[in-house]
Amino acid sequence: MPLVTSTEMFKKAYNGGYAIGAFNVNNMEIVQGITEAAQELNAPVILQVSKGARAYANHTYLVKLVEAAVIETGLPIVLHLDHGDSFETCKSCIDGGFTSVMIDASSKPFAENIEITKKVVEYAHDHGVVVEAELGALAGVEDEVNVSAEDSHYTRPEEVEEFVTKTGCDSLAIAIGTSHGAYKFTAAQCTRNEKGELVPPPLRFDILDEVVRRLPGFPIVLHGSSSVPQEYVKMVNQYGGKMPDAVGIPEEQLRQAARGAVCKINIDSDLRLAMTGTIRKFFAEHPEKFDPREYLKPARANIKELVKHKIVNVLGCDGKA
Ligand SMILES: O=C(CO)COP(=O)(O)O
Ligand SMILES: O=C[C@H](O)COP(=O)(O)O
Ligand SMILES: [Zn+2]
Ligand SMILES: [Zn+2]
Repeated sequence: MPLVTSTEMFKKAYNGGYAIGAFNVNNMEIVQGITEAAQELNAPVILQVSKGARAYANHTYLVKLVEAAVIETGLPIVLHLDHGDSFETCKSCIDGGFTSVMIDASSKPFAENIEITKKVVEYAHDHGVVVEAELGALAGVEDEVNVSAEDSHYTRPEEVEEFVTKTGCDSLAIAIGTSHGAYKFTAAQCTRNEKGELVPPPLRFDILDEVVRRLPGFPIVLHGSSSVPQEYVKMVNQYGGKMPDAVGIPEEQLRQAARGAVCKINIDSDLRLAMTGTIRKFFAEHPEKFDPREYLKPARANIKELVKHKIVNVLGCDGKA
């Protein structure tokens, strides 16, 4: 099976009450960890590449790694541009073998967001590629866009019909309280549970419900959906790292979103944490070792375990490939 678009995946996910995981890839071990997990659980998967990933690993290397995963796993895999910042970046990925692109003009005024998204959609659709767009800004660091907590705003449901109709986009990322990175909330925004762990404010399901009422059947995307597993935060901190008060989105809330209209859930930070925690531990326990294969192997294995956990417990897409 060649690379696919997300059209059929989203239709089945919407009707089946589950979501597809969209995992960021930057090197071979990450691609392998994710896709081996998906293969074992027969799950459809989206591999996404950011502008930063293309700058780090090179477009061709990433495309070829993902194509290798398609051959090795036989799974339906979407190759998606994450947070495309311009028509030119999107065009370069469309021309270069991606099956899906995101144009993120969410920081621009509404009319300008429509204009640039529409231009990307026209080019993409002419080339058999699908487009994710975004309305509302997430707090935290996005590619090239720094959205401060004060500036961040939830998606305004009253804008979504006009936006989708005028742009022709295939899916829509919305802001309902998720954000990028490992520090999604300040301690001041959270409460604490009996174990003393930070508990973030709940996602705004009321906004999601209103979006769905206005766009019945339309696939919704959640960015910034890492849960920041405390197991790995502790591992990082125990072995020389410093990540105080890192906190993410509780998995039950993501599962709830996946049961409804949310068809794509973006996860990157959790993979980074699993990889970094594992390698830090390895280095601390084996200071004499210096063969990269020896520390990348357990890192890859833990990415695989993490992705399997997400597929079963958060996304619910096991057996759906
Ligand atoms: O949204 C993301 C990529 O687009 C990743 O979000 P996290 O930082 O929560 O993993
Ligand atoms: O949304 C951001 C993703 O986590 C990608 O991050 P990056 O731009 O550092 O590759
Ligand atoms: Zn954005
Ligand atoms: Zn994102």
